[in-house]
Amino acid sequence: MSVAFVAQGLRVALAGREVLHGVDLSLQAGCWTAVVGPNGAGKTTLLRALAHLVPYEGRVSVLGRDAAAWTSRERAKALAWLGQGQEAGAEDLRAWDIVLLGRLPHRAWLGAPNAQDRAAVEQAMRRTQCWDWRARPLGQLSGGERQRVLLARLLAVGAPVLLMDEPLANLDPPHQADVLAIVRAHVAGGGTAVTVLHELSLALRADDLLVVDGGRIAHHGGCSEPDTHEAVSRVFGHRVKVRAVDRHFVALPED
Ligand SMILES: Nc1ncnc2c1ncn2[C@@H]1O[C@H](COP(=O)(O)OP(=O)(O)OP(=O)(O)O)[C@@H](O)[C@H]1O
Repeated sequence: MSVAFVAQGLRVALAGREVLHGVDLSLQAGCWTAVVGPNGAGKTTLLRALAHLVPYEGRVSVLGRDAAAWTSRERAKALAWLGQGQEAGAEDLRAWDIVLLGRLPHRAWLGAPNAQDRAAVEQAMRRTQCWDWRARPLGQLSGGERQRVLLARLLAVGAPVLLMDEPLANLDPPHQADVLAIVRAHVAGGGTAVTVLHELSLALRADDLLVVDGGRIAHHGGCSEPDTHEAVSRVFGHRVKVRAVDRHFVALPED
């Protein structure tokens, strides 16, 4: 199996303080990796470094090529990004226009969207069930409705790699399940997904878990592995226990 990301000695400092301390990792392509860990562990920073959105020291390679060798357009076509921000400043843009931004890496400078762009936007909006409010401004949508528009923007890119920071934020349980199914289908089709997830029971639906603690990788292993469950429990101070329930694993807080 090929490798989507390799990081060697990855260090990131924010506001003069090092928050990732020499991370080494290798994430398989065609695999869904969920990133979990305590608040402030460095999950978002790690995802941003993999997406080349934050300066770092060390080496990162993406799909077999040094990240520094990619042009920004190449990177934007290959890595679709969903951040935690709710797109402040885009309040007046229609949902449709927001999703069309996902097509920017494919379009000529100032070129009008072509039929392929429009079809990709419609397909993505139908998949996250936000097509019906395509004409509404982002600023008039609820938190969950906004999130579905931003997820559609991510899908409209048509990228082989999805990098998603809290993709389930603000979504009700049925829409959370829909997004997990979209991620699963992406991976089944040969794509790669890396998702930061706070909801551990949903993170355990991924293939692999990357457990981050204190700016380091505490563990990287399969979601059904006992070692992985133990690592999850350990980084949360043994205040979380992973149990098998029906065909899934669930992680519940302990008193
Ligand atoms: N813009 C910033 N400037 C300075 N320090 C920052 C900045 N953003 C994050 N940090 C710090 O970097 C560390 C890692 O933050 P990060 O957001 O990556 O953690 P996280 O694991 O995603 O946390 P959470 O679970 O709370 O979302 C934290 O100590 C945080 O306080």
